[in-house]
Amino acid sequence: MSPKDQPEDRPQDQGGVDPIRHDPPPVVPDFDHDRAAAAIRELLIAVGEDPDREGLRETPNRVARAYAELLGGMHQSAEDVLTTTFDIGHDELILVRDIELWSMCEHHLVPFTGVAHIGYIPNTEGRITGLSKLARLVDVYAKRPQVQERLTTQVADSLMRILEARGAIVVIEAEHLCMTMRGVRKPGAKTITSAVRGIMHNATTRSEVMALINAR
Ligand SMILES: Nc1nc2c(ncn2[C@@H]2O[C@H](COP(=O)(O)OP(=O)(O)OP(=O)(O)O)[C@@H](O)[C@H]2O)c(=O)[nH]1
Ligand SMILES: [Zn+2]
Repeated sequence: MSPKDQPEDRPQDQGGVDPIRHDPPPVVPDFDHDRAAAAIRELLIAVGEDPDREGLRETPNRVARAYAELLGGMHQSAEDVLTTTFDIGHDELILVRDIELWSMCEHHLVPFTGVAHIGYIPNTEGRITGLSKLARLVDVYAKRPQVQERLTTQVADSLMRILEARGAIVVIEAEHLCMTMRGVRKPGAKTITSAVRGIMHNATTRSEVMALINAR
C-alpha cells in the first residue's frame, strides 16, 4: 500500500472491535552473554577466520554486547514504557510522525530501518501518555527479531490495550537491508505497512490522519 492510499474501510469494525488482537509476547528475563559470545566465536571459525588472532580476540564479547543492545526489546514490555499517563481531558487525535526506527529482520538477522508514524485517539477520560513514550514503545518491539508487519500490529495493539485508546493507527515505512546488501539487491525499495484500530477505521478520521502523515 502506498502511504497516499487509505487503508481499506471496514464498516463492520467501526464499533471499535477488531477481529485480530495480538497478545503481548512474553518478556525473556536475561540475555545470555556467554552463549552469544560462544556462538559468534563459532561463526568466525565457520567463515574460516581465526578467532584468536589479535584483531578478533575481543570480537565475540563485543558482538554479544552489541546484540544485547540491538535485541534489548526482548527484555522489555510495552507496559514497562507506557507507565506515565496523564488524564488531561484531551480526547482527540495525538500523532507523532517520523519516529526513526532500527529493527532486525528475523529471517536474516540484518537491520531494517525507517520511520514510524503513530496516531491515537484517547479514551473519553483523555488518558494520554508522554510523547517520548510512543518512541520508546516502537523500540520495545523493534529491538527484537522482527517482521515489519508484526512490529506494526504490536505497536497499535499496545496503544489499544494499555491506554484503552478509542482508536489507533500505525504506519511504518522501512528499507530492509536484506533486500539491499544481499539477495535481490534493490536499494531504495520501501516497504509500507499500516495497522488501524477502533474508531480510526472511520473513513473521514482516517483520511485526516493519513493527510497529516503525508504532509511534508
Ligand atoms: N513479509 C515480510 N517479509 C520479510 C520481512 N523481512 C524480510 N522479509 C522477506 O523474507 C523472505 C525470506 O525468504 P526466503 O526465501 O525464506 O529466504 P531467502 O532465500 O534468503 O530469500 P531472498 O531474500 O529472496 O534471497 C524474503 O523474501 C525477505 O524479503 C518482513 O518484515 N516482512
Ligand atoms: Zn531479511
